[in-house]
Amino acid sequence: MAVGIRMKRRVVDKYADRRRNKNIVGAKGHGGRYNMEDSDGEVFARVEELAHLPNMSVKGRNLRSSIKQSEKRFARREENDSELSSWRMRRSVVSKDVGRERKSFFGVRKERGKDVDAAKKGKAGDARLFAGKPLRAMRKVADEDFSDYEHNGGDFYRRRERSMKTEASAGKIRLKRRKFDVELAEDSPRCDAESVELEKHAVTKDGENQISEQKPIRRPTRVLDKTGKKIRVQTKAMEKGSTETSVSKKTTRRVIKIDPYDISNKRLDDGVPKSDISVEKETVVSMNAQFRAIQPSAGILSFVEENLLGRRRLIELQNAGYNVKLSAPLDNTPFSSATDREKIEDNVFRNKLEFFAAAKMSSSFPSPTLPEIAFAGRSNVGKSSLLNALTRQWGVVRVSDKPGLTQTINFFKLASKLCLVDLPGYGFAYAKEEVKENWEELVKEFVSTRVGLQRVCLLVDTKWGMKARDLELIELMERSKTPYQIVLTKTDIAFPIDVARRAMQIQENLKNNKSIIDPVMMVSSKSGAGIRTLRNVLAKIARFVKP
Ligand SMILES: Nc1nc2c(ncn2[C@@H]2O[C@H](COP(=O)(O)OP(=O)(O)OP(=O)(O)O)[C@@H](O)[C@H]2O)c(=O)[nH]1
Ligand SMILES: [Mg+2]
Repeated sequence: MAVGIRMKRRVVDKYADRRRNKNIVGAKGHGGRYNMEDSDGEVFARVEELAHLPNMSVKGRNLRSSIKQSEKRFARREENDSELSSWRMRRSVVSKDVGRERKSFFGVRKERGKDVDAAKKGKAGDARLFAGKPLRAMRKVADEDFSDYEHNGGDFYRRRERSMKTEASAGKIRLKRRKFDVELAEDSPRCDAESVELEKHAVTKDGENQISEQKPIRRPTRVLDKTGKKIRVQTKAMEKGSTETSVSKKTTRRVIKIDPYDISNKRLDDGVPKSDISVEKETVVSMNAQFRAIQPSAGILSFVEENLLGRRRLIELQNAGYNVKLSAPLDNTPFSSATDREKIEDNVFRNKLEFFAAAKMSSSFPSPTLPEIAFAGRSNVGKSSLLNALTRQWGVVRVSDKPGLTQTINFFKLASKLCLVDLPGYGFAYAKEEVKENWEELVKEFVSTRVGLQRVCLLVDTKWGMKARDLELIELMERSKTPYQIVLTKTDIAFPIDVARRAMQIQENLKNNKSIIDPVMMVSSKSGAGIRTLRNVLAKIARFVKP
């Protein structure tokens, strides 16, 4: 049935002219080749489209019956001329709207069953059945005044959208029209009272739109003043035709200042007293200014320069003889051969790094047979990365840019000479609060009670400096007399001068501490800067291992 309907529609569309004058008398064939005959026995349609239809089991009988029905309906319509002309008009409208309806053909067909009865009753229904397609469009069309389609090219949807516009926009259109009328009136000598009235109305109704209309036309020109100097003059052509000349003033640009320290995300005038803002601003700025005011010692500055610490240009590293294609290039000897590059100085860090224990609680700590160096610090500060960089065994210790990757105390040994302990970080981390609290307690317990612990490397991010949690741990280590050394990490993302300032700042702040070991180390696991120095400092601990 569905195929019959579809075929009929196509035939009707293609051969509408012939069909009006002749009667369809029969249809022959089946499947992809299906011929229909008119009253003169002429074959007028060869419907090859059927070959593309999904349902190939449709019998010719079904097709024939549906075609006959169509033919009957058409004959009946032709009897009445006025009805036919109305149908033609509707059909032309539909054929222009089909673009949208065709896409939803199968959806439309669903409605067909419901519409058949209703269709029989009226003209619109006939057309609907005959056209056999855009039912929805046809239904709309049947309710509309067709004359409009003749004018606007039958764009049904456009017309409908326009009618759905809000009152406000409609008002604007009206006003625009008025404005247009007024302009016309101004241009023409026949400026009658009505147009003046309209103009007034337009101004009062939509001030904003109309103000732009009244704006004077500025024509800047340059003229000579009395002394013969060129000055800029503007001639304003006002609405009433009067001209006014004035010396142009310097235009002042309005600058809106945004306070970079205001994180309240509030407007200044919403109740916050101005005095409070200024106090807050002052304290923040002064902290920053304090840092900028730090004068690093000559020793620190020369160390930074010698080790190429801080953010450096690639060309600078290349000129210094480093191969920037290698990982941690500054940890290599400049202008060295390939074999030299692989070597670490002859110390404990040349040995293979081996993981041997992980502990979530103090009872599972391994027995302290080796001297231990622990790496502590905030989450994501680069503890695990530093272990890899020191041994140049990338990938042995897992690292991540997500804070909180290391959640257990991990023990690594270097050929039974030294034990490196990777501690979980404290501060912000992607982990549950209680889990975090657990591991922070564990870290505190480890650094304050562990017997074999020779040194704690307290890692501090160069960019952010020391935070309250770091100071807390320092206090704990001071109380438990655990030797610790500050290591500035990620120096490659700060300016060299800021690296030096940070080192100086920390050194100054902690100069009265007893358990701290000088100097403040500066490293970058990424560029390899300062790694060799740290390696040499830490390797001394392994020397004192008892055989
Ligand atoms: N630019 C730069 N990035 C670094 C450096 N060291 C580590 N990172 C990056 O910092 C991120 C964190 O490194 P991790 O070594 O996992 O830090 P962590 O302190 O072990 O972190 P937790 O295990 O979560 O406590 C990683 O994305 C590293 O690539 C460095 O020297 N320079
Ligand atoms: Mg880690």
